[in-house]
Amino acid sequence: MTSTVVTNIGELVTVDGTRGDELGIVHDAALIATDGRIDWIGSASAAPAADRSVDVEGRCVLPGFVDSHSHLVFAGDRSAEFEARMTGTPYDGGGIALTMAATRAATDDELRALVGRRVAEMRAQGTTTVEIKSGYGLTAHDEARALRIAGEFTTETTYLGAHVVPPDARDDRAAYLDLVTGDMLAACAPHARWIDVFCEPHSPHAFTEEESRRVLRAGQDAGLFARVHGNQLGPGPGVLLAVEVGAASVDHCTYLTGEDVEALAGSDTVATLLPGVEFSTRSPYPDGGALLDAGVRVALATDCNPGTCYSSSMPFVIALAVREMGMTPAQAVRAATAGSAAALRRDDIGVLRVGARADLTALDAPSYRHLPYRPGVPLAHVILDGR
Ligand SMILES: N=CN[C@@H](CCC(=O)O)C(=O)O
Ligand SMILES: [Zn+2]
Repeated sequence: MTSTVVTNIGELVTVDGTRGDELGIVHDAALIATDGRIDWIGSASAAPAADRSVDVEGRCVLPGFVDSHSHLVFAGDRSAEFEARMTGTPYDGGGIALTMAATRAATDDELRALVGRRVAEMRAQGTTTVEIKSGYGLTAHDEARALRIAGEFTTETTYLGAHVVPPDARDDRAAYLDLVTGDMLAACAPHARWIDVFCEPHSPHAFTEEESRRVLRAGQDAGLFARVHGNQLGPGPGVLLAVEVGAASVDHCTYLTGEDVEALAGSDTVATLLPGVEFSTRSPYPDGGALLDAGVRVALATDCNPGTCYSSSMPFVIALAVREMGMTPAQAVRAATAGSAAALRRDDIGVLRVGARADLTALDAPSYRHLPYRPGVPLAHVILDGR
């Protein structure tokens, strides 16, 4: 058992609701962790001794960011698609087929190296937990392979065989759905915690409400927990379906109706906002502040993927949420930590309290406010990782 005291913390952002203000801030604080778990938090002057000491010299310390939505298992390049979008070509999901072909053609080692590089990139920006989806294999073999590789980096793995109907299956959509809910699911379920679907009537490549319900129910019957891509390209059934099946999260929520907001507010389903997608697809930003005012639980994540947002940066997402989505800096930090932990149904991460995992990120700054205040500046560094 090795204990570490992190001391001289100018501003400790615990995100622990029991500590009073919204972010549970403790000034001039110290924190002790033993074998990856927090066992003491208090004033620096009262900190007991520990085996090892880390002096953060007055910096702000907060929970490691939780990135609850990413698609890191992919090969190939779609920067030309991004360039075309910036001059007016709209996003419709069609480019996923290009990534699928490159991903199928990559070796296991190539994919592993690509995922490793992207996870390291996230970590270098303060992220300590990441969810990773399949969805660019779209055969039983390639989806299971993606999940096995994702599982080398995280326990939060998501089966997304229902990302799009692949080009080689478009003449028999029903057969592809049978595969996704049958043999592909059987091959993937042992390697996944979650099932997801791209429920999107505005894309000819994605899935209808009925198809999505079938996919999610089949996953739940196989022991997986549900999450949904919904309401990305226009108003649609994704949010209400997510609430209906008890999904942990519905992600994107770019286009919401009053009925969607009401249903979310009365549910345990978290609305995960992905402002990097609005940025990279030139789409309107949803109003995160209004969702919070309505009583909706809100998370923030990157959606790091080659099509709609090739950014791995949670600080960038926080800055966008504040600049473009009506969220205060405190709301954005909470949504990127405890909020995204809730989107993964986790209470041991995204918060600094005794018993929680000792995942700590320090900022080269005195306050969390500097995250949106200094966009693009590499302030965040992981200083402890409870795993
Ligand atoms: N919309 C569906 N899936 C991804 C994009 C995938 C891609 O275009 O490669 C998303 O979350 O935005
Ligand atoms: Zn996504």
